[in-house]
Amino acid sequence: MGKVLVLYDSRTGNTEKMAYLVAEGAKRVEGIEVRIKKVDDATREDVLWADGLAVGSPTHMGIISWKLKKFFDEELGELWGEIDGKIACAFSSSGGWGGGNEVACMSILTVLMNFGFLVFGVTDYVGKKFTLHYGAVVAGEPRSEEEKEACRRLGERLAQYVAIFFDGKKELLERIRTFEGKFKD
Ligand SMILES: Cc1cc2nc3c(=O)[nH]c(=O)nc-3n(C[C@H](O)[C@H](O)[C@H](O)COP(=O)(O)O)c2cc1C
Repeated sequence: MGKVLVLYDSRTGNTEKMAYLVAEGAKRVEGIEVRIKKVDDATREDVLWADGLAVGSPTHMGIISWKLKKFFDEELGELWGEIDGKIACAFSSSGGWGGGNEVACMSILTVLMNFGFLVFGVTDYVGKKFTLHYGAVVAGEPRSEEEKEACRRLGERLAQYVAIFFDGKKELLERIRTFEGKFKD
């Protein structure tokens, strides 16, 4: 049974709200176990447990928060080179649009790649002119249905990939590629 960890940092609750939506999306996939952890409470065991990780950070100076960076440096550092091959993705809340939330996702993905994780973006449009190619991004808290669905879709896609690559459910890949709700005008 595939396992998904939603790991996040949040000072004022916005990224936390995204994290719960990401977890909700992951639960759409049958047979996937979902665990959600704030970085302050997370341990290396949580990461060892997971087949897939969604990592969410508030956009801080355009990059990952120091707490998450510290977690990867210090809590996981010793495991570097021994935990390759997990599937991973990113999400971020910034103060404003243009404030660097996608850049922050890229900085999260850089860290995840450095650990040998298989990172991905999502090609779906969850609303008119609304997508999540580098991860789910929001300014402030997720408010609109598109913003919420972007978070859910990220978690769902992570869980689908975990089911495909860890639980051998290869037929799901074709379903992702031909999913009718993938593109919206
Ligand atoms: C130290 C610090 C740095 C920040 N840097 C940025 C930034 O570069 N760009 C931006 O748009 N917002 C920035 N913000 C605002 C937060 O990204 C924003 O308020 C976010 O929604 C907070 O998420 P949270 O509620 O999960 O902590 C910064 C906030 C702090 C505290």
